[in-house]
Amino acid sequence: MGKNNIQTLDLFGKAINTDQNLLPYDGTVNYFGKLFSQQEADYYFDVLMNTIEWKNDEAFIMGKHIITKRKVAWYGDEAYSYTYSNKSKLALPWTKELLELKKISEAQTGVTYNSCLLNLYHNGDEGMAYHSDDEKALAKDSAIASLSFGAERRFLFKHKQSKETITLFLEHGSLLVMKDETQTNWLHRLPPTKKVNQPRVNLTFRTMVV
Ligand SMILES: O=C(O)CCC(=O)C(=O)O
Ligand SMILES: [Fe+2]
Repeated sequence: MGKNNIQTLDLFGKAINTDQNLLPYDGTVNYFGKLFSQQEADYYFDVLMNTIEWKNDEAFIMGKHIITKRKVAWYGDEAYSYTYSNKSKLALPWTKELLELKKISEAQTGVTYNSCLLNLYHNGDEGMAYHSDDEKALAKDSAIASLSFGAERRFLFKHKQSKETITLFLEHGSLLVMKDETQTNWLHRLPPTKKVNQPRVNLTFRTMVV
């Protein structure tokens, strides 16, 4: 454990080694565990549910206009345009709480971010298919800090060549960081699950090239 790391404890009070790489090769993923008390995490979950301008995600896939059940939002330092699934969105200005969460993520990871993509999964029916966050607009191999609030969900990585998979659970109020060549070599997904009936909010702080 690096001496600048803030020590986090898991559910059983066991120290989490935030330097431990969860990927066996070709990238780096660190799980910081819960950064917040139950009360703080509940507070942020409620604030995000109520203050973020959630919109159903739209996509054009194989000529079809698709509207997802999952909701999304896009915030940033400036009105960056972010294009995915052939649809451009302009970043909204930071809210007070998003700025707080950005600062906390920056302090934990030692990296600064200029934008945040948010996802709202209403229940376990909603998830996200395998993808990498390797769009041209993102700084190559830059760190992505992922904060989760609400229902605990399973998260998977799959190596693009070897197909090896790594699985973990993203807890209420937890931080995960994906960095180095992770997006080049690994896909990730949030699988749907019958076991979860509660909503979850995820924030991914990112660095856009400007
Ligand atoms: O919900 C999550 O934990 C992951 C979201 C994700 O992969 C993304 O927004 O690119
Ligand atoms: Fe992603």
